[in-house]
Formats: sequence, C-alpha cells, structure tokens
Amino acid sequence: MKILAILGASGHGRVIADAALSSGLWQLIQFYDDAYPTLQCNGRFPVVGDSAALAASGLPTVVAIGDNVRRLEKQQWLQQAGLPIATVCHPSAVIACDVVLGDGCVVLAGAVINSGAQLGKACIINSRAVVEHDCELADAVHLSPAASLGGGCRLGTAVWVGIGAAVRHLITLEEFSIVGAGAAVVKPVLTRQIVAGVPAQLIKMNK
Ligand SMILES: CC(=O)SCCNC(=O)CCNC(=O)[C@H](O)C(C)(C)COP(=O)(O)OP(=O)(O)OC[C@H]1O[C@@H](n2cnc3c(N)ncnc32)[C@H](O)[C@@H]1OP(=O)(O)O
Repeated sequence: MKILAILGASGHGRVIADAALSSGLWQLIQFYDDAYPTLQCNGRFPVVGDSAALAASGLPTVVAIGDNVRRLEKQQWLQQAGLPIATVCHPSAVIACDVVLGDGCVVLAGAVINSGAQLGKACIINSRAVVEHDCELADAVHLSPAASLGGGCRLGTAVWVGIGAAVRHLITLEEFSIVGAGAAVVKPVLTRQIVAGVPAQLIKMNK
C-alpha cells in the first residue's frame, strides 16, 4: 500500500489528499502537523505526528501550507532531511506532455497547464486554474482557483495570483508580488507589489 504524507492538516491539505487518492497513485494518506498531538485528525484523515516525526519517516511527502514562503522553506527542510518530495495531480487536470513540474507541485481538479510551461518547486495550481503555453513559474507560486495566465507569462518566486484573476499574455509578475481576487493584469507587476482591480492597479506593498 502506497502511503503519502502531507505536512499541514489544513483544508488545502484535504483537497490534496483527495486529489492524491483520486489519482490512484496513493492508497493511504497520513497527515503531519506541528499541532500534533492536540490535533489528531483532519476531516476523515488521521494526523499521526509533527514535522520532526515526518522528517524521520522516510515517506513521500507533499507540503500543504498555503503561505508560499513557509511552504517552500518546509519543503527545503524536508528535502535536506532526505525525504522524497511528491508531486500530486488530480486526474481531471490536463497537463501537456512537455510540461515541467518541480518537486512538490500540486495541480488540482480541472486545472489546465499547456505546452511548454515550466513550473518550479512547491507551486500550487489550484482548481480550474489555467497556465497557458510557455509560462515560466519560479518556486512556490500559487495560482488560486480559476486564475488564468495567458501565454508566455513569467512569475517570480512566491507570487500569489488571487481567485479568478486573469493575467494578459507575456506579462511578468516579479517575486513576492500578489494579484488580488478578480483582477485583470495588463501591465508588469514589480517585486512585492500588491495589485487589484480591473485593470489592476497598485494598492499596497507586500511587506
Ligand atoms: C482555495 C482558496 O481559497 S485559495 C485563496 C483564494 N483567495 C484569494 O484569492 C484572495 C486574494 N486576496 C485578495 O484579493 C486580497 O484582498 C488582497 C491580497 C488583494 C489585499 O488584501 P489586504 O492586504 O488584506 O487588503 P485590504 O483588504 O486591507 O484592502 C485594501 C484595499 O484594497 C481593496 N481590495 C482588496 N482586495 C481587492 C480586490 N481583490 N479587488 C479590488 N479591490 C480590492 C479593498 O477594498 C481596500 O480598499 P479601500 O482601502 O478603499 O477600503
């Protein structure tokens, strides 16, 4: 029986668990969370230990932490501890055969990733998100549900694109920038800028 360990007993973690089981590649899910032993279950799934126990387990692991920077840091720590890092794709996701997915990426139900796209480590391509052809995503990017990137976009480390946002083709979103829910991005977004609206405008900086 193949066991998948998920670090982070969150709602996002349960979505990953469901995708992993649906894919048929794993038969059993074990959650790990630093709130263990106070926290013993995540929905119908057991929480069986904290991150130190996970590091010693040797199990294939995916990190289910929504915060982009923390997710990447935890994944790097687990990789240094020698754990194999899994990639989870829901069977309803459509992923072109030449797409490159880094370790620890999750591609959730109904997502589409088209030809020539390259994703770094620990990216979340959430439900029904679209990554068009030739996009380049650095590590720890999160495309929220139904967010869309036009062809040839470049996203830096830990960029977060909010739910339902659309990014015009060939746009660059620099590292640690955030695109608000429902935005339409038609101009480049600089490092740590938070943009929102239609068309998207700077609203504040991501400190
Ligand atoms: C499975 C999942 O759930 S994945 C996660 C899905 N969630 C998302 O996608 C959320 C994305 N986050 C957002 O859209 C957030 O509102 C952010 C990051 C853009 C801004 O959040 P905050 O820094 O907390 O900003 P805050 O709420 O204080 O708003 C600041 C101003 O921007 C406006 N604003 C905030 N978000 C948006 C938005 N998406 N579109 C337009 N205006 C916005 C606010 O109305 C406010 O305006 P005001 O100053 O005139 O009152």
